[in-house]
Amino acid sequence: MLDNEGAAGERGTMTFDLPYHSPNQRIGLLGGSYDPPHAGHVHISREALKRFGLDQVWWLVSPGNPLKKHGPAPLVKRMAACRTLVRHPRIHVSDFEAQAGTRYTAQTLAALQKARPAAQFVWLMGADNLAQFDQWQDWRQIMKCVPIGVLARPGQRISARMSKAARMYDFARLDMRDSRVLGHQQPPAWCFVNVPMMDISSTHLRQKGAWTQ
Ligand SMILES: Nc1ncnc2c1ncn2[C@@H]1O[C@H](COP(=O)(O)OP(=O)(O)OP(=O)(O)O)[C@@H](O)[C@H]1O
Ligand SMILES: O=C(O)c1ccc[n+]([C@@H]2O[C@H](COP(=O)([O-])O)[C@@H](O)[C@H]2O)c1
Repeated sequence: MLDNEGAAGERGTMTFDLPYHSPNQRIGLLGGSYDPPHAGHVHISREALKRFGLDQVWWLVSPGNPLKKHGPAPLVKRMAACRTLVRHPRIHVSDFEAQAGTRYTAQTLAALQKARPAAQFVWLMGADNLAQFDQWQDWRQIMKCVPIGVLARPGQRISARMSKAARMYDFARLDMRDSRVLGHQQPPAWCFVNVPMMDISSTHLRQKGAWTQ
């Protein structure tokens, strides 16, 4: 769907092809390589909509994770696979990072907030990403910029909870009983939710040969 803020050009900013949203909607951003996308991505997106009280979830399909040595399959292939897999009226797929020329999440969020000042973004991630979040570029800036929703992932609960980011920002952790108001919190704010877990990963699918580059 095309950009719904025709005035973007008039503000002197770039116009992007982004999903439609109404002002003040709470939008969860699930950044990922999606190499390939799988049922776990759909599952945590549905859980995030419910548990964090979100209006939409956007899958931000990354041109390439800056921390991963090997590049993923071509973006067009991953975008097409995401669109085929996810059939949900409130979950949308976007190649915003390729459009904006950003690869690091801190830059992506700054560009998105500039492009969509009326939206309330929440960054989403599986517990494995919280465990290594302190290795991300400008991760404290990300913490200051948007609330963060973390979803349980098999084998990752303890490493996430003991991670440097979790310990340093313990003061900003929202109790999981209050998860539905996460998107209304002033950052820094983050919340870990114990959702039913799905033991599936892109790595496993690639190893099984279910996805070729
Ligand atoms: N089964 C799952 N349970 C919880 N979170 C998940 C699951 N699968 C993916 N995620 C989360 O979704 C986001 C995007 O994941 P990504 O596209 O890297 O898939 P992946 O299965 O983790 O891939 P890979 O195995 O190649 O690392 C990340 O925040 C990741 O933590
Ligand atoms: O900004 C960073 O330094 C950074 C480092 C590692 C991962 N990320 C982002 O985290 C998201 C999940 O990555 P991945 O490869 O685990 O799917 C994806 O949007 C990446 O761009 C971002």
